[in-house]
Amino acid sequence: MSAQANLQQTNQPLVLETRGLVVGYGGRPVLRDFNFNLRPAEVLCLIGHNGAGKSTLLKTLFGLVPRQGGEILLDGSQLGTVEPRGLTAAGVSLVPEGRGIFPGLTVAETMKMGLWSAGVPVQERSARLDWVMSVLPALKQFYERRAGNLSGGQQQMVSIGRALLSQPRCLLMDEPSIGLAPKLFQDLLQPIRQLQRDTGMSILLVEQNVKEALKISDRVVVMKSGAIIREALPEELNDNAKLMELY
Ligand SMILES: Nc1ncnc2c1ncn2[C@@H]1O[C@H](COP(=O)(O)OP(=O)(O)OP(=O)(O)O)[C@@H](O)[C@H]1O
Repeated sequence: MSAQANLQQTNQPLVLETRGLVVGYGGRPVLRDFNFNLRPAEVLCLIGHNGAGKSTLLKTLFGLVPRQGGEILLDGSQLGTVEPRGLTAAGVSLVPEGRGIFPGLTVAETMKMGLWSAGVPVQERSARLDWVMSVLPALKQFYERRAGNLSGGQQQMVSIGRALLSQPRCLLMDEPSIGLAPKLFQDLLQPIRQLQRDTGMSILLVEQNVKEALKISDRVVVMKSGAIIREALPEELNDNAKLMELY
């Protein structure tokens, strides 16, 4: 398939879509008339300047920031109320900015809480944990340690593992590379890329570390000042000069 064909819409329903989305803080809009989509079984990388609105989009899609206007569609159907619990139940999960872990809890306690908050039925919890461990086996090495005593990479693994507890078909990730060396980031994300390929999960990856993120992406969307300024295939942006034009 040609690069161009890859960027064209298929007939499959979009996993997530925004139409005319308006989001802001204190009356100041950050996203205005924002139209965006995430397709089935793709890793979409969202890049752009600081303050472009990438995290705001992710948080809005997961119901952590309210929208002021426009529509959010999941599998082609408009969402009325957008809130984390409903989205988790519908198969969407978030790896939040800054990892969002509680330093005083052990990994085991974090996972126990995650199973509860993801609404996993009691009789399925043990198998679900086993499944997460099969995706991220290294978790076992520090399972009884307090999250606050773990390295950045280990903490990020806990955050990703927790997001997987609901067995999402759509994973939203907010800057998972922060504080990690490139190799560590790849070591962490490669199992997730493998899972994505095996299951057809969709991933929306917000990243500042463009070079590393492009390695595991299928499509790239570039944002500037609350708007999309470019859509491309990763290989089209591999050239540093091309990337610099966008920044
Ligand atoms: N809670 C908030 N209250 C007020 N303004 C906010 C809030 N969160 C973000 N903003 C503002 O909204 C704009 C978009 O921020 P956002 O964090 O979405 O950008 P970003 O592209 O994710 O940037 P970064 O890569 O730095 O996280 C910025 O001007 C930011 O200052």
